[in-house]
Amino acid sequence: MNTLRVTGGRVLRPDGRVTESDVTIDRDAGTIVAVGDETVSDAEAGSDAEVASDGETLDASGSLVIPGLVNAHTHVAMTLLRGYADDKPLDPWLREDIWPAEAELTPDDIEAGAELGVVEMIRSGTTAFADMYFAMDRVADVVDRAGLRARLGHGVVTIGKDAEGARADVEESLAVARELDGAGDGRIRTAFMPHSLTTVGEEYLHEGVAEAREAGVPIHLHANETEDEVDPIVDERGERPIAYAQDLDALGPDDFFAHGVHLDGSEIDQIADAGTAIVHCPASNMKLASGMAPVQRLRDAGVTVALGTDGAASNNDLDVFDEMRDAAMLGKLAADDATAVPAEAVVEMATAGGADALGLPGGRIEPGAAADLAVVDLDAPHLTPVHDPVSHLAYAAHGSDVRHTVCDGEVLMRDREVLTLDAERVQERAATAASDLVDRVSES
Ligand SMILES: N[C@@H](CCSC[C@H]1O[C@@H](n2cnc3c(=O)[nH]cnc32)[C@H](O)[C@@H]1O)C(=O)O
Ligand SMILES: [Zn+2]
Repeated sequence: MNTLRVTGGRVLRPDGRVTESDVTIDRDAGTIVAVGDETVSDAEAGSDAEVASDGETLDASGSLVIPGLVNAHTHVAMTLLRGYADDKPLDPWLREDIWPAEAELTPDDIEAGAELGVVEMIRSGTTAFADMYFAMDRVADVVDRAGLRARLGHGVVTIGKDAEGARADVEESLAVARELDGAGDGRIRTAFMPHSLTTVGEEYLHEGVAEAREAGVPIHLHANETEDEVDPIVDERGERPIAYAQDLDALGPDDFFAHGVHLDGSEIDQIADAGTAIVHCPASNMKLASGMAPVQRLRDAGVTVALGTDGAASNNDLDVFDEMRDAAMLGKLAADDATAVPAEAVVEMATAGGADALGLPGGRIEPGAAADLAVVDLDAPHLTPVHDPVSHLAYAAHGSDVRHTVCDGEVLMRDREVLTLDAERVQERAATAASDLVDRVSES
């Protein structure tokens, strides 16, 4: 067996225990074959885990081995717009700043921004993400080269477009969902991604959702993000957005909605009954003053809750460690209860919750699971002493504490050096693309 061993560390197990164990990975299969003495049955492994000693090793001494983090909602190429427009609410921010800038983006820019974003993700221990954007063939190519997993989709907006333009956008999203599914040796999966229930017209939602169901791809959209997005639906239709989504057949067990900030009790029940996942984006919700999602109530109702950074223009980074801390803090404020959304809950949301929401492998370190993991260096002043490593993940660690990142059995970063992309070149290319973009926007 072509093995990779992660040795000498403490390992965060799916039940929340932390054990001193080595993790043995079958690199060809991209799976974990042993955690300490626990192994997959010989039948499943196909050979003996002892062969392991000849393979490559990653040192995890003084470190915590965790499942690779999952960023379940982002617009990765928006790294180019990091810090471009801040301190505004969602609607004017999109209309006055972001959409005019995005109108000038070329496929090369999107590739440059996506490269920058995936470097940032690998460096901060993220191994899987969901992306809604455009020029998705370029994003898929970057994901393939970077070695990550992703669920990708073309974001559809039909407001402000004529019928032909609107239909073409829906068709593009369906084409991306059909054609890119299974790319990157199966690490890339897809979804149909209407931007939201207010930015896509009803007839286009109907058509697109029906086609997505036919194609067997899930649906991802922004839902109940701001009150401005809920009110028009209630006014026009006399029903709340989640009921509208259900009427559209867009509320299924494989679907995952970003935000879910303004949800009433009946909507939480509908989401729980449907088995749809919610991707909580606390930093974006705070920055755009969208509101506080009812995360504890969603979890109490049995909803799968994941975490997302949203784009780097509303965050302003792609560090899921920050998202864990923000989710724990904001969840307590929202519930008016310091025991709400505890450390172990946000760690679960950033790992298994994310993988389950996206329907991707990973999120758990156990024999038989996908070999997606991050090794977090605990030997730092801000992480001393270690009373409880799970507390540190939620409240004290940063993405920059990650030493090694592994996805699908491949080492993507070793000793803080990204191996799959040339990080320096990526950073230079993105900085140039961003400044050229801003020049074009100011001339337009
Ligand atoms: N095909 C569409 C593009 C949609 S991609 C997804 C969109 O989501 C936007 N976006 C980023 N963050 C948020 C958010 O928090 N809420 C809603 N939209 C966002 C992003 O800027 C991008 O325009 C078009 O022709 O305009
Ligand atoms: Zn978004």
